Amino acid sequence: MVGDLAEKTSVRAVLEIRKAGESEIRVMTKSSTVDLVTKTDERVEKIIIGSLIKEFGEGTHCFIGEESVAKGEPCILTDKPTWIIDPVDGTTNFVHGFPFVAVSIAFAVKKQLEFGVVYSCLEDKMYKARRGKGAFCNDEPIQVSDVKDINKSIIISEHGTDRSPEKVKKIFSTMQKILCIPVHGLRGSGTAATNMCLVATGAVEAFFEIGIHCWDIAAGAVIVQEAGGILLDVDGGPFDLMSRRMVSANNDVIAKRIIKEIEIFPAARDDATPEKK
Ligand SMILES: O=P(O)(O)O[C@H]1[C@H](O)[C@@H](O)[C@H](O)[C@H](O)[C@@H]1O
Ligand SMILES: [Mg+2]
Repeated sequence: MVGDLAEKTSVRAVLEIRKAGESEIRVMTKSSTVDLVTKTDERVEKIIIGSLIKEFGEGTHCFIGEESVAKGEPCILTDKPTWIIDPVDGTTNFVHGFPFVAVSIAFAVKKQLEFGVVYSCLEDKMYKARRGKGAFCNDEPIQVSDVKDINKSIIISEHGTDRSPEKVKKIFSTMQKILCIPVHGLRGSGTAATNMCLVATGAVEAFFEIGIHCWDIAAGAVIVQEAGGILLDVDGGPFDLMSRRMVSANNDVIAKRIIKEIEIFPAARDDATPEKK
């Protein structure tokens, strides 16, 4: 029921994004001049939350949505049934017409992710997974790759929207070290949700990033795990959805090899009190 609804809602969101992409896009900024947002991000989030509230009634479920949080709503994951939403993951891509843009909707109960749907709008691929029930792309089962040799892997990372020189230096130093292991290649689609689905389908072996938010990765987290992959913190500890750091990989051999090279830099937790952000 929850899954069907998430799927139905994601289809509505995708139609809206595709339609908006045909006319002129007015671009605004959030935390920095490269952290872009559009009216479509805001409208699509309202559509998603509105249709879920219509179904479940006001006050029964909680919502963590990228654009609501940007406008000051709390970003705290409690035990209550909670929807975690990125209406347009890959806003920069959307603005530029770079063809990877996804809607990401996840559902958690008691802080446990139960269901995730990532709809890659322009590729027309709907990825979905329910805890314990496998992962699918357009209803076909998907599975991570079985590569264990890092020298035969493709790794994805992103550089995010925080361009302070010391962070960018660490990001590129990490990428340089991984590239020179050597791996077959380094990639990045510009959307964390899509990157995680690429891990889930076996197109790449891993995706890691520091600075992502819970709404970028919540749905992808269910999809990667249900496709047989793993999630870890960038220091090798357990994955923490609110920590803004994550390694998703096909297996722990690949994950741990990458973790050896990651230069960690601080990123304020999603659920940090405002004065700590
Ligand atoms: O802000 P949106 O929803 O487009 O998402 C983000 C991406 O998902 C990141 O991987 C990516 O690194 C960027 O931070 C990007 O902002
Ligand atoms: Mg996002």
